[in-house]
Amino acid sequence: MAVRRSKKKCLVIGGCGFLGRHLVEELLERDYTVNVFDMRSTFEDEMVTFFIGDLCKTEDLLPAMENVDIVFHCASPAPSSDNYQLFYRVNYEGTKSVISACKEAGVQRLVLTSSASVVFEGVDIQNGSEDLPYASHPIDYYTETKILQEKEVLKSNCEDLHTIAVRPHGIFGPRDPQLVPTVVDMARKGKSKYIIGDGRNLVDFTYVKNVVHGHILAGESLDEGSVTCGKAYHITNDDPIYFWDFLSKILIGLGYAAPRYKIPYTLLFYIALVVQFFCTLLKPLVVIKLTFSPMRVALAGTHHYYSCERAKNDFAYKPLVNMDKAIDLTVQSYAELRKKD
Ligand SMILES: NC(=O)c1ccc[n+]([C@@H]2O[C@H](COP(=O)([O-])OP(=O)(O)OC[C@H]3O[C@@H](n4cnc5c(N)ncnc54)[C@H](O)[C@@H]3O)[C@@H](O)[C@H]2O)c1
Ligand SMILES: CC(C)=CCC[C@@H](C)[C@H]1CC[C@H]2C3=C(CC[C@]12C)[C@@]1(C)CC[C@H](O)[C@@H](C(=O)O)[C@@H]1CC3
Repeated sequence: MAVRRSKKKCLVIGGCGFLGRHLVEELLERDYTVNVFDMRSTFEDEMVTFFIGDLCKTEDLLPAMENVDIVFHCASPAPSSDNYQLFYRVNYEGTKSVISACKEAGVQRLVLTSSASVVFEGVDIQNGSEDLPYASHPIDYYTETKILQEKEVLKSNCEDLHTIAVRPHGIFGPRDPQLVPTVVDMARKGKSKYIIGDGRNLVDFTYVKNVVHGHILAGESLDEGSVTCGKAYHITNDDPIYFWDFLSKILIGLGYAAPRYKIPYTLLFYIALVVQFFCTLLKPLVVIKLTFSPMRVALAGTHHYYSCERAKNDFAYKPLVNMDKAIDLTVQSYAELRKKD
């Protein structure tokens, strides 16, 4: 693939995370100068300038934004947390700090990593476009604050600061701390025998390199007067897959058995709601981590896949790695999670 060469300077907020680090690696490949801002340090690279701090503090952010052309904001607390204050502070208030720091530092382009989940409220979405309304009853705190965050970024688009939101869904690939490790953990505990629903619900899982490619194209598109300014874009593999086929391919690839026994979706969803309610009541006394939260049950049992036509039309996005290759590369990268005989 022909890669556009550039000497632009970027800042990746959350650059020590799963997506952020892949983005950093690809930006370096494409000859960008890269700064990373994060609250933790997970790798070293002499080509990168690191800034450690809290994105909620404009004063922490400003040094990292000096002479920066594009800011990529892909930091967030882990979605599995149920700490509303943390989500609100980092995803909403922190994003407002990022916007004001961009304005103060004279940064002209801001790319937010949002999520396709901002329109998902637990009911089927098939080939959903970006025109779907935001979820009126977001399914968890993570989604609720991702909505607030995206709205803030899109409405801050102006002559001096061009903004865009990229909405991936179900990102997977090497070094993902969430999807593959959770699935393997469930398999090791004997909890991956079950299929929620009829097993034929289509979803988007998106390979991390495709998500990265979408981010870079989105950032490059933000010229003065571009149609992309102030808009949200789905970035997918453009190849929805049955949720349970995807999980089975990952599990079989790593030597575990595929899920087999079907449980009715509605039954499990309501059980998960009731269990969550009791866990909330018991929270002052004991903290229980749910395997089947209502969000996970909904994600595992409904159709939810999205159209990326807008990204294809407006900035010539197309996925670089197809689903079979992406699953293969992912499975190969998790040698340590392979089942031992
Ligand atoms: N993983 C997915 O499936 C997925 C799907 C859609 C959207 N997203 C979005 O993509 C982005 C990246 O997700 P990820 O999976 O790479 O998560 P991650 O947890 O691997 O990375 C997030 C990074 O943000 C940093 N961070 C958190 N709070 C911070 C703060 N206050 N100040 C500075 N840094 C802070 C963390 O230290 C971490 O390195 C997030 O915005 C997430 O909402 C993820
Ligand atoms: C019920 C069951 C068998 C669950 C195991 C798989 C889950 C660990 C996994 C499947 C879909 C994943 C997912 C996310 C987390 C991990 C899963 C629930 C996200 C909620 C992570 C945060 C992202 O922003 C969400 C997104 O919008 O893409 C993810 C949605 C898919």
